[in-house]
Amino acid sequence: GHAFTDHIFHHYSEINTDRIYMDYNATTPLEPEVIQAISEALQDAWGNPSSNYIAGAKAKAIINQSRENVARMVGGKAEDVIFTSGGTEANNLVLHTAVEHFRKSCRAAEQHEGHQNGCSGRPHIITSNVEHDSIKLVAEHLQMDGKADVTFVPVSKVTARVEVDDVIAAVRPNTCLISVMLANNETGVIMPVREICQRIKSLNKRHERLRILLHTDAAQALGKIRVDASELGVDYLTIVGHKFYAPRIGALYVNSPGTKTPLHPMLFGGGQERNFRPGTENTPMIAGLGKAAELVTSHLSEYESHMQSTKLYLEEQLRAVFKDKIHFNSHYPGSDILPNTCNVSILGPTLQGWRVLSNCRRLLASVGAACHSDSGNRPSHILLSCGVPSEVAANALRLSVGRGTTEADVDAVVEDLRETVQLLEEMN
Ligand SMILES: O=C(O)CC[SeH]
Repeated sequence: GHAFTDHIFHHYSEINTDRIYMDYNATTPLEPEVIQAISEALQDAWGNPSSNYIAGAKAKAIINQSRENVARMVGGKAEDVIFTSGGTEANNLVLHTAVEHFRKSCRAAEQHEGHQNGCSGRPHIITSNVEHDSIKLVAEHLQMDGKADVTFVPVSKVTARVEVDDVIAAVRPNTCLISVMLANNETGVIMPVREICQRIKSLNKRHERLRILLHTDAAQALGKIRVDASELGVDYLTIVGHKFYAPRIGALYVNSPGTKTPLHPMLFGGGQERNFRPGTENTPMIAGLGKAAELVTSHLSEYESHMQSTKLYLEEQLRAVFKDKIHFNSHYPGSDILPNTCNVSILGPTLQGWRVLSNCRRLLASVGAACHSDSGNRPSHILLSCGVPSEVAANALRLSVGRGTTEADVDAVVEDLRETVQLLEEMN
């Protein structure tokens, strides 16, 4: 009826005016220079990049410049960058490659040496229990379909990090891949990927065993902290544009694909991306990704220190207003956290995260991963895995600041939360 429509209209009419976005781990807006690069490519570089005349050459030049820029952002070479539709495709491509790597290595071993450690069983994959669904569900399906054995190493309930010794302890003769995210999207906790890779590198030196491939999903880290694939020592690194003010496209970093590192395509077609990922290139989105990567390379320290100081101010204000009613779900002894992420719970039986957020007049944030927003009101399994008590996890608010978040935004959000909590506590 009219009343309902009026309510919705009224609600959304408020949104247009004074809402404050604080959900940058879910997605980011595009920088103006990125929009500019995209629209110019849409306008002038519509040619097929494989065509040998000027229209194609313009498109190919843009793609190659973007490849250079993305490679520089992650400390790799241009040849190491394979453009994909996004992070989900990149992550799926890594697990697909690992299973193929296992099969091809074992078949080669049988033909030559007649045996190789670990080739008797199925490929074994090691990952953490707090990964994004585009790793977690891929691994679960491989396991359910009997195509791989998977160990989901639980994070420590003290540090919320996957511990290096626990990862190493999970290694078996048939282990072919270790995939651990660089930073968690809900807690912001940074994982010890470099240390894991260092320990595995020495294991990989023993040639009688299967090579263990190393991957990290850097979706939440890029544009917030320095990410250098060769320093980390990974073979693969997932790049997701829409977390660092680029459009909805991604890439997979592979250390010299096809020579030093195996890469087995999931798609076959017209030969683009050196046959690793065929399909006529999405030139405008690739142009946007490259421009955003260029901005990260030029301004990362500025972005990082702004987000860090804004987040610290947010935490101070929350503590000042809510005192002992506040629990920080992203403070763990000994763990480094992303500079922009503040996962908090305001304690109280009527202050579930979803209830608080749906009553806030200005704050736009989430209780956890955007792709879990349909998981109803159950507490996040990621926070529970990190040792956050259930009634605290149920009240979680994931606040993630961005490049443009100001202290005035923080003041307004904290006031909004104060009013909302007061309202909800009075109602009961
Ligand atoms: O919101 C996030 O954490 C990433 C997109 Se599902």
